[in-house]
Amino acid sequence: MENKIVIDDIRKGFAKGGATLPVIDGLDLAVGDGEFVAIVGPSGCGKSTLMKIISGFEPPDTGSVRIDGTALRGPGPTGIVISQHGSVFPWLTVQENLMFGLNTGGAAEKRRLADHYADMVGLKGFEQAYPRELSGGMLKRVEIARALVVKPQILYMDEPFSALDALMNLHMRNELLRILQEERHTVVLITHDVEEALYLADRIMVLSPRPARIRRSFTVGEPHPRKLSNPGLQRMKDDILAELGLTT
Ligand SMILES: Nc1ncnc2c1ncn2[C@@H]1O[C@H](COP(=O)(O)OP(=O)(O)OP(=O)(O)O)[C@@H](O)[C@H]1O
Repeated sequence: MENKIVIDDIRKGFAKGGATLPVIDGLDLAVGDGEFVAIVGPSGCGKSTLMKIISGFEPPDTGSVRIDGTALRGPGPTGIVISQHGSVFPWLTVQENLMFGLNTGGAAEKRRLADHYADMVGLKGFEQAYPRELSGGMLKRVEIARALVVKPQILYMDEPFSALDALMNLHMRNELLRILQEERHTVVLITHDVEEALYLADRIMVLSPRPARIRRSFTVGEPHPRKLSNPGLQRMKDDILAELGLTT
């Protein structure tokens, strides 16, 4: 597998009260093309900062991020961020939200693409609805469709489902896997939910407390659909929790 993302020895600190708060301390990571990598770590360890750096929204102090071998200099068209906060425009319909990021093609082609992706995430019939008419789970699907419609090569997901209730969270995991089967993207997922990582990812990176470094990497060999009750996954969960200092 070719490397899609290569992170080389990045460091990042923030000024705090005349000193520097070190947040990322020499972190290396390579993500293969089409690979799904989850990053878990203790609260406040620097996960979101890492995501901002990988997606080009924040520069590292030192070190580099390369996408397909080219140094990342800012957010580019190759990757799209899906965050817990959401970025759906409330004044646009579902269809208009999906058409918003499309810069090429005529209006009819944009509508066709928007409706195709609305259908793919299970929103057929809601193309003309406004966000206020949708449930939290449906909004999250609009979010995902809005990211997919521009055909990004990389999906950066920062706690994408954490604002949803537990049932919808489980449902969206399956939706995401289904979509990824149809359109293979490289995915970097940040989550505090170890089970979510075990259910979805090919590889799980466990970060240390701040300043973040990679503490350990786990390869999840299980094929999809996975059962979290699987003894191998249970053992891996225990090992990950132990790395996070949480023993059960
Ligand atoms: N722009 C900023 N300016 C100053 N400090 C910042 C900035 N962004 C993050 N920090 C600090 O960096 C540290 C790591 O924050 P970050 O949001 O990356 O952690 P996190 O692991 O995503 O946290 P959580 O799990 O709670 O979401 C925190 O101490 C935070 O206060």
